[in-house]
Amino acid sequence: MKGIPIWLVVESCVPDHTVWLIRSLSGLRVDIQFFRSEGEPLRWLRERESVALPNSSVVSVVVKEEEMNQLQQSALLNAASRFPIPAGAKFSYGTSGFRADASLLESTLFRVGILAALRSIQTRSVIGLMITASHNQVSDNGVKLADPSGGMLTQSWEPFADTLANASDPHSLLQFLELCFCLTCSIHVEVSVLVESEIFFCLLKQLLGDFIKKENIILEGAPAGEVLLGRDTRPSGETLHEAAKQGITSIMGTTASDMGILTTPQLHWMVRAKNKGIEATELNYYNQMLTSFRCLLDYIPQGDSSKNVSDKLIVDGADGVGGAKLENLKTLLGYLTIDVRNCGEGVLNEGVGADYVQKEKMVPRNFGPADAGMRCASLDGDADRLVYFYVISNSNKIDLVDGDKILSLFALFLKEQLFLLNGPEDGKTNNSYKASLGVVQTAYANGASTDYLKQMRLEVVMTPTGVKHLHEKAADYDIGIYFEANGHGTVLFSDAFLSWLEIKNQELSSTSKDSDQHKAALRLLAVSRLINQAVGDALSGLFLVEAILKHMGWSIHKWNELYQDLPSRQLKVKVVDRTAVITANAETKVVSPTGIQEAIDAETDKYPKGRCFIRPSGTEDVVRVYAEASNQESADDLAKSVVRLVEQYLGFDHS
Ligand SMILES: CC(=O)N[C@H]1[C@@H](OP(=O)(O)O)O[C@H](CO)[C@@H](O)[C@@H]1O
Ligand SMILES: [Mg+2]
Repeated sequence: MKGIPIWLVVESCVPDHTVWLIRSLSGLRVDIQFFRSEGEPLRWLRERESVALPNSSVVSVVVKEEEMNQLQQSALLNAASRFPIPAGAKFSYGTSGFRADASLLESTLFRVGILAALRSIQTRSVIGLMITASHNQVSDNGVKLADPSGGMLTQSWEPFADTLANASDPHSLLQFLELCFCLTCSIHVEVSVLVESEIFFCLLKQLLGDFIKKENIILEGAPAGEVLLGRDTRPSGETLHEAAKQGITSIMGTTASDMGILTTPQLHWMVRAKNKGIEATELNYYNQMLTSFRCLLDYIPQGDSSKNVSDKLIVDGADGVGGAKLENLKTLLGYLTIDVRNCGEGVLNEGVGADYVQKEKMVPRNFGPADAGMRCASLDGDADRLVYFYVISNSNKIDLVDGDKILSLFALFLKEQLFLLNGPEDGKTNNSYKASLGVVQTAYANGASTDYLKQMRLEVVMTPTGVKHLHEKAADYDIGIYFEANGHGTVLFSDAFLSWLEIKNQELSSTSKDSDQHKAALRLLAVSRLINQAVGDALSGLFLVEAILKHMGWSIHKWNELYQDLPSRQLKVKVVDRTAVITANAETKVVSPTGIQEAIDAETDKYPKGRCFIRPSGTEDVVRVYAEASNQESADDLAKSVVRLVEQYLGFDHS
């Protein structure tokens, strides 16, 4: 497909790969024609009679650069030459960092190490680098960065990650670094759109402007950077860790601190803690989690109902890092007895783990009919996803209690605590704080869950897939709860609300100790410490679920009955170019290719309670199809017919 024409006029000193960079940065389907000029670009264009100004935009890029410090330059070149990029490889920082077959990733890890070091120097904070491919097969691996807040790398740096990972050789890598980062404080880039034929180009101008905004990374005299490195249990982790370390230390003055084998959320937690000046060891993480878990148990309402909750939980550790960590904790949990299975003795993610359980709705390996009815949970390979389930009697099938139900459970509990804290006159009494409570979902949330949450009078917002989007939205609330249906999510508390809550708690402990109001304040504070504020975390999520079920006196069956999921089907299609699918409205509508959305709508209208959408995956080379309808057969039929539409409009990739 041809894109929108842009004429790019660059001064002769601008490196060639800038054009490619701009193309990838804009994320727009632009068709760039590239001219080199000496001097003023617009005049240069006009002076060439053969070149009539087109019905398109002319963009001028002028780059003035000074050489990078010689010592730094040769350190980078030397190190980079040890990590050549595999021939023909193309990397993209997707929904969740880079992922690929582990054998292809050494150069990527080296380069992401450089990026992490620069980010650390620029933000004057500790950055995290996690080596994992989450729920992917064991032969894959990947890498993602944690920003100073402990959250995902800021989206404005993702294009730098892409360009760095794809630079063809050490010299273009160096050129790119000199272009994008002011490593010796002297790069200056000017971008202007000379002919603005349409509003569209204002957007482009803004995008380019964002790109050239100087990152001001001054190496000389700068405070040292620090990158915390973590990895999951994949066998390729060690070699990739070494490559990342080499990348980090090739930026002078930056240290790589090895935190060892961790869950992804543990590393994010450590980054956040360290940047807040809090001790950030693995032991600190466990202490904080267990202390707040016990605090929640201490404030469970008196009565018989909590006795209805079985003290036994069976956990599928996906043969990954989470099971092993939980195994170490399980003797410290008081009433709760955890039987951890799939702790690493089998193949990672093969027939096990949260992704398998959620997508296949089958028992994971080492579970079976003997477990029927028991409360079970499943973690994914790097323990940032959590789903619950129970085995259906006499079968290998399960009833799934997914991220949407975890979200609903958390939302009900937190709403109840806010109510107790403020009373029915929420926000109107003196000295109360009108805390905003919001829930964030994606289009993959089961329609029944969204209806239920709205019935509960909760504010529900939708974002595109990927926790970076959900997290950002949840941070708009005093208490923001986000979950993807696949079990990735957490609860965020605003600093303003927490400060108020601390004071309120002190006040209540002297005026009305152990009142309902006081207990509600204590529970909210405990939840804010238990649940990972940096990123979705299966371990802390599991402890919060367990504490809330005990508080409510609910079995897993009772919890599952909050609402009944609409039958759904998820399929994937390999197409020629998945990037040709452009979506809008939190990925619920396709705007390109034209016509396909109308065709999907016409198909969906044939089914009662039908809902269907497609989107390009950010972690796999496929287009995903999601369909929902009033019964399973209809959901399956709708999904299959939309798969055919995708093939028709986008071309099936037979490779
Ligand atoms: C439908 C689905 O489960 N998509 C997952 C998957 O992203 P895709 O962009 O759909 O490949 O992996 C992401 C990272 O783990 C996760 O955030 C997201 O929810
Ligand atoms: Mg994961």
